[in-house]
Amino acid sequence: MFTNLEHLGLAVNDLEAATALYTTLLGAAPYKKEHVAGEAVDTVFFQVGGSKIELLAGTSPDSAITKFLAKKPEGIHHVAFEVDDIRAEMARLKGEGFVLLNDEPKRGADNKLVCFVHPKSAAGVLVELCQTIPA
Ligand SMILES: CC[C@@H](C(=O)O)C(=O)SCCNC(=O)CCNC(=O)[C@H](O)C(C)(C)COP(=O)(O)OP(=O)(O)OC[C@H]1O[C@@H](n2cnc3c(N)ncnc32)[C@H](O)[C@@H]1OP(=O)(O)O
Ligand SMILES: [Co+2]
Repeated sequence: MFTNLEHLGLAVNDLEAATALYTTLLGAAPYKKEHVAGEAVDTVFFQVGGSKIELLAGTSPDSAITKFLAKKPEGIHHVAFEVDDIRAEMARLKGEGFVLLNDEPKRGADNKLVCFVHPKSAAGVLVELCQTIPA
């Protein structure tokens, strides 16, 4: 089951500048900065009510964020939903014909297992599923 709009992922060129901008815009400091080696990204998270803003900067030419920003301007990169059972949702979406970008959940930022749905099968939006890793 989809339970929450977990975060909006924003691709940025300059993480420090974007962090300062969003600190001013939201009137609150970020609660976390995290490097995710598996995705070759640096992230900064802001809490906004029950959802989050995730700023993302690529850390290598192979990063999905670096490739995205080579073609498009800064802005919304993906929409992430919290799910209660990521494997069950992956199986359900696959059965419905959505194209999943990973066969197994992988380690994301902020203590999550994640899976991506190809934007070509989701009306032009890159969708991320997230499930909190139990303590
Ligand atoms: C920090 C970890 C995690 C978290 O915990 O929150 C993250 O958020 S990591 C975020 C970064 N990681 C990812 O995005 C992984 C999943 N993404 C991918 O696998 C790829 O980026 C992609 C979506 C498969 C695209 O890669 P590729 O096919 O190599 O790129 P192209 O430039 O050739 O694009 C093909 C096609 O798709 C369109 N596209 C690409 N990215 C997006 C996007 N973010 N939103 C919407 N559309 C997108 C692109 O425009 C191309 O379209 P056409 O030009 O019409 O063919
Ligand atoms: Co994300």
